[in-house]
Order: sequence, then structure tokens, then C-alpha cells
Amino acid sequence: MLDQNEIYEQVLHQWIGPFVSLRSASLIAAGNHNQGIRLSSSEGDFFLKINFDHERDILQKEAEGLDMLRKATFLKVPQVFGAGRIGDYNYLLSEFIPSGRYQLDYWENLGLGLAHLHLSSASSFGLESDNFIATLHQRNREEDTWIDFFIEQRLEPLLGKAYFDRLIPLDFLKEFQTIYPSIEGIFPKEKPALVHGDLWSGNVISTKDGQPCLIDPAVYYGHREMDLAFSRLFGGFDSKFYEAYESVLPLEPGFETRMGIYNLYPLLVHLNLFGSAYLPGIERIVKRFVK
Ligand SMILES: Nc1ncnc2c1ncn2[C@@H]1O[C@H](COP(=O)(O)OP(=O)(O)OP(=O)(O)O)[C@@H](O)[C@H]1O
Repeated sequence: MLDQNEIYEQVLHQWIGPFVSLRSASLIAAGNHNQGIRLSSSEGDFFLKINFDHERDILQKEAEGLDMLRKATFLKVPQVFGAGRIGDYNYLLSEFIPSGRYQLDYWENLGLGLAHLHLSSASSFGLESDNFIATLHQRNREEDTWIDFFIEQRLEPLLGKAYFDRLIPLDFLKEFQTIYPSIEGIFPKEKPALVHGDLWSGNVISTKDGQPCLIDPAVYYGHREMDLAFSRLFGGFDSKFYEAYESVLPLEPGFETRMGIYNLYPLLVHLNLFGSAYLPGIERIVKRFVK
């Protein structure tokens, strides 16, 4: 049986070349579901993300998402070398991003770069295939309207899962669904925009040059305000980020009211992943929209 370093070296041989030799491997991130490992080699450093999911190609989908982001924005996104399975591991091998101190234009560039990303459009909301947000299956069946996509592909699957897993009672599931008609008219009509899909502060890291780098996406063509709402959920980004974004793509009036509705999705993600501590936040938003 191969030891861990031999497995890492095999991954390097497959994607970097037969000549590369591993010098060291160090665990730099032990997340909720994955491990992040810095591989130092004769060809430089690489970032290896692994998990032990036996059935699902979560990191293959993440690799595809990173590639889509890289093609659509001038922001830094790690280059992907490969993804797949070896032994029990599901892995993603990418460029290692050494970190540095934020430069003064960090937030401004992040705002401009996100706006650049959102200028990538498609003819419908969704994506050719499903992917994942953290370890949750994310449905992307294409829909012509944002409201249909948001309800059918985002809210309903996770609401149903939460009920099935006994995280919410039937009464609340029904109350939640009563708000659908009243939210129909609140979204500004916009073209589908390529979104990062999981845009919170932990998924933007600083490069050696102190510039923002996007990681860990859950991409699809959605309403661009999803990314902005999500970015405000856990503390928010610097105000320079929002100013720069709006200098390119201003928001329609009423975003503050709509924000809670968009954030029902990441809150449902958290409810399903981490449990009922996230339910009161969802209940508060739903109550505001119950007629
Ligand atoms: N390409 C990279 N180069 C260097 N470090 C990286 C790279 N990608 C991620 N990291 C580091 O690893 C950490 C975890 O990465 P990532 O968010 O992709 O993992 P995760 O398991 O999905 O995390 P979580 O469960 O917290 O969402 C990041 O916060 C960052 O510090």
C-alpha cells in the first residue's frame, strides 16, 4: 500500500510530469470537509485539496468552477493542474498562492474584478451541469427566469432537505412557501450573470502582491446580486469594494430589502450543513415577507 507522500508524488507525476520529486507536504488547512496541503517539490509549490468522499466528484466540479472564473475575470484565480481520484482521495491540484499583506487597492480591485466577472452572461439561469456548494449538491437546471431558478433550484431543494432531515417542522416549511408569490416582483430584471456562488470573506485570499484571489467557488449563471448579498452575510467586505463594484455595475434601488431574500439560500446551506443554530435567522427573514 502507498503511503501518503507516495500518493502525493503520484498526483504530481500525473499532472506536472514524471521528473518532479516531492520535497515535503504540509497540512495548511483542515476545513470542515476537506484538507488543504502545500506540496513543495523540485518544480515549486502546489496546493492539493483532498477529501474522502467516495461517491461524488466534488473537487472535479470545483476545478471546473475555478476554470470558468479564470476565463471570465481579470482577478487572480488559482490555475488548476488536475483533479480526480487516487486511492480513497478525491483531489484537486492547483497553483499554490503564497499570501502577502493587502495592498491599498485590494478592495477596489476586488469590486472591479467581481463586476468584470458579472459581465459574463448566458441565455438562461443555471449551468450545463449540477455542482456543489461546500458538500451540498447544488442543482443548476436551466430556467428562463430568475424567480423560477431561485425557487426551484435554490430554495426548494434545501428546504425539502431540511424538512427531511428534521431540521424544520412542516408548519415552517409551509409558511416559508407562502412567501413565494410576494417575492416574485422584488428582483430587478437582469441578464443571467456568472457568479462566484459562495462569496464570503473566507473565499477570497490575498496573493503575495497583496491582491485578491478567488477560491472555492460554486459557480452558475444567476442574479449578480446573489454574490453581493452573500458577501454581506457574515460581516461584509470593506466599503471600497461596494463602491468600486457599483462604479461599473450600479445596483437597482431596494437592494437592502432584497438582500435577506437572496441570503435565504446561504442560510439554508448553513442550516443543512451545520444545524439549527441557523434557523432563527431564516425565520426572521421569512416573517418579514409573510402576508
Ligand atoms: N491555491 C491555494 N494556495 C494557497 N492556499 C490556498 C489555496 N486555496 C486555498 N488555500 C488555503 O486553504 C484554505 C481552505 O481552502 P478552501 O476554502 O478551498 O477549503 P474548504 O475546505 O472548502 O474550506 P471551508 O470548509 O472552510 O469552506 C483557504 O482559506 C486558504 O488559506
